[in-house]
Amino acid sequence: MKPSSNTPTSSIEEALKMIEERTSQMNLEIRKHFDRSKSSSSIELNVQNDNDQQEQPTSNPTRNRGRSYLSKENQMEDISKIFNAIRAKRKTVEKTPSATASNTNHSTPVDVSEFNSPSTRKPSTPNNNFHPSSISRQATPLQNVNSTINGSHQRIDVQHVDDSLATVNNFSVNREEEDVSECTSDRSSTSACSMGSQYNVVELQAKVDALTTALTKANNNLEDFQSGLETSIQKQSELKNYYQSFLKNMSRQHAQKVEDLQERINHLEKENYGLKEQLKTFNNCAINSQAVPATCSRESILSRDAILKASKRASQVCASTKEELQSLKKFLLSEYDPFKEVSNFAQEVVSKSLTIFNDSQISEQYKHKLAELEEKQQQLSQLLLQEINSRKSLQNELIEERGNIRVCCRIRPEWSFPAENTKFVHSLFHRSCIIHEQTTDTVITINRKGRIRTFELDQVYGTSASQDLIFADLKPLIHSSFDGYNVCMMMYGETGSGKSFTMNGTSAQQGIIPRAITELFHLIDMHRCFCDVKLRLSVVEIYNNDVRDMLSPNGSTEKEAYYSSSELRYSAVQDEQHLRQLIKECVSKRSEGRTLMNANSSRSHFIVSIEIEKRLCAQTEKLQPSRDFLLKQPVETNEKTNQQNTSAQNLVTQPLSTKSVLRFVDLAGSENVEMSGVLVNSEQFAETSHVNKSLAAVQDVVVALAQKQRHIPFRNSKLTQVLRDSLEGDSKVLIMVTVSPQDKFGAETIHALSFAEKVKQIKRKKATRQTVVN
Ligand SMILES: Nc1ncnc2c1ncn2[C@@H]1O[C@H](COP(=O)(O)OP(=O)(O)OP(=O)(O)O)[C@@H](O)[C@H]1O
Repeated sequence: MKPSSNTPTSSIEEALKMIEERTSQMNLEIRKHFDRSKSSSSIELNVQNDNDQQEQPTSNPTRNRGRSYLSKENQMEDISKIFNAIRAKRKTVEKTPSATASNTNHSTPVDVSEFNSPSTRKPSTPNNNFHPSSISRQATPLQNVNSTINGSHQRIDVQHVDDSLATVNNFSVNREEEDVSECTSDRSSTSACSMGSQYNVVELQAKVDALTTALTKANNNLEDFQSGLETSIQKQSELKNYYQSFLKNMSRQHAQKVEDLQERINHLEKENYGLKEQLKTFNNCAINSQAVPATCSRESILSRDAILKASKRASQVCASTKEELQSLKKFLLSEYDPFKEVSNFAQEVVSKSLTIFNDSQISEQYKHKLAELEEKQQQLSQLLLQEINSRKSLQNELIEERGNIRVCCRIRPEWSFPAENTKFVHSLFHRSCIIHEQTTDTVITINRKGRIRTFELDQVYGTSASQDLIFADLKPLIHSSFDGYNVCMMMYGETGSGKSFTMNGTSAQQGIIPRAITELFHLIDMHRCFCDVKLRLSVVEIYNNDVRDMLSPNGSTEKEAYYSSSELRYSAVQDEQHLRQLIKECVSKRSEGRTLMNANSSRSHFIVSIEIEKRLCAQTEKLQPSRDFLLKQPVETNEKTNQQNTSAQNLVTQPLSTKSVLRFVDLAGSENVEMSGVLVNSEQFAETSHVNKSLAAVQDVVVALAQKQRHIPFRNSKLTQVLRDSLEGDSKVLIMVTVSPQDKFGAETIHALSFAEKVKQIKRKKATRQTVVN
């Protein structure tokens, strides 16, 4: 492929030609200029060749040709050398200011002899890299460049080249104009012309330098451009070869495929033709009911019939299947609701089955846990029994420590008499209280007419002591009684001091007996699994030294000379309510009278005895350790009493069958006849006398017991006869002395507290459990 005339390569060639032409013109102009300088200045140009021709007019073409002894390359090299020489001279002048100053009026001599002397011409300096010949040499292969490849890169490089050429052209044009103007205007003055020549040469050198730089850049760009083009051309040729071989192979393969397809088509056409013929024959036979021609094979006919039959069967099956499906669908739709119900039922059954299954698993787990719990329960029962026993042991120990007979005092609040007695009361009880000081809960101090007396008891309850507090302290005695000990709680005090209030209380403030019944049945409930408990009740009153059985329906009165507690008639108690009811009825039947001191003054001693019979269950018998085991236990020593308690003795804390009596004694109050307003020889007077006598008998017995006299006068009174077991026996006794705080009752108060002191002095034998054999 030839490059077109309009390609950048041709432009470059044209530009190079123009450069050559311009260069030759510049050469001529420079020559002219030097000739003029030589003729008008003292500077001698050493021109070797053809001085005459130089001096001749340039219009002679022969001469002009003779001056072309300089080749284009040499011309450019010479120009460069001249400029270099000029540059060197100029630098020398600039470095020597004195010389420059002295020569300011003289032109700098320039040696241009080398310019026109090929023999003395030196090789070009490295700084002058411009070689027009190299451009011509490099431009040669561009003739083979395909301008359509790498067009953009080519355009960029060519643009650089064009810019360089434009610079060269402008320089040449300007140079011509300047030279013409200079030559025409300054030719008249020689010295001026010499200075101007020197100036023009320097300026010319600068411009030639710029031209050289531009051409060097263009040269470099052309080199890059050439190498890129060569690579592109090489790759293009490689691609061309590859595609040619590829196309050849593809065309060969396609040709082969076409041949194969043609053969196949021919074969199929033949087959189709044969099949068409066979079909025609079948159709004709079917229409005319003719025999099958020989050309139709028997197998084909049979297969056709078979296919038809199979098809018919298949359609029949399809139809029947459709019908069945339809009927099934209808059936399903009709049976959907029942099916749904059945389904729900089935789901329920499944869920219940799962539940039962889980339950069965759970029940197994529960059985296992139940067995464990039963075992634990038995262990806990044993522990509970042990705890109960230990508690009882501690309680009994506590009571024993306190003494089997305890003496307490309760101070009632100040009096509040009925309204009709207000006048009398004010006239009688205007004096101050006798209770001087209650320093501790065991000491009571009495100031009686300036004489202070102190009584130390087991417990003193002040005026603010509640029923709850008192019963809390007495509760251990109830437990002891349930545990098999005989217990007796006795109220002793002057009339109206609060004996009945403390013992029975009111509906709002229950006393000891109703609270004891509650506690008793609570204990029965607690021990229900260990023992059977039976209660029996005996209520008697001693009125006018007569013992009256309060539970007797006809209110029979025992008037025997001697009466002991063992002879009391007990009535069976059904339950707690029954017991309460019986006691309530007995209390209501108690002999009472109205006195000035007490509107409901008790005129008799009232004794309530509850027999507690406790029988251990057979199961409990197994739980408790055997006596043999207990006897083998080590001997314990009581640190306080320094007495040895064997394990056998510890049996008292063990559950045993017992029969004990819990007794409540509400004595009639001692009273001052005058203060009570009892008339002499009246019924009340006799009652008061009997009461005071019986109380005196009790005091005598107590004193005898305290002093350990040989004779204890129990027989002096029915009361002491009944209380003999409690006072003398091995029961646990509590005596509560009730006193009034007023001075009016001072004598009775001191008397009651003195009685308490004497009771406290009684040394009683150790309380024992009232065991029975099962
Ligand atoms: N601690 C007390 N707190 C409140 N009221 C009391 C207290 N003690 C006694 N009373 C009241 O004093 C009055 C007389 O009490 P109570 O009948 O108990 O005396 P008593 O000692 O039984 O007399 P008597 O020997 O004549 O029967 C009653 O109305 C009672 O409610």
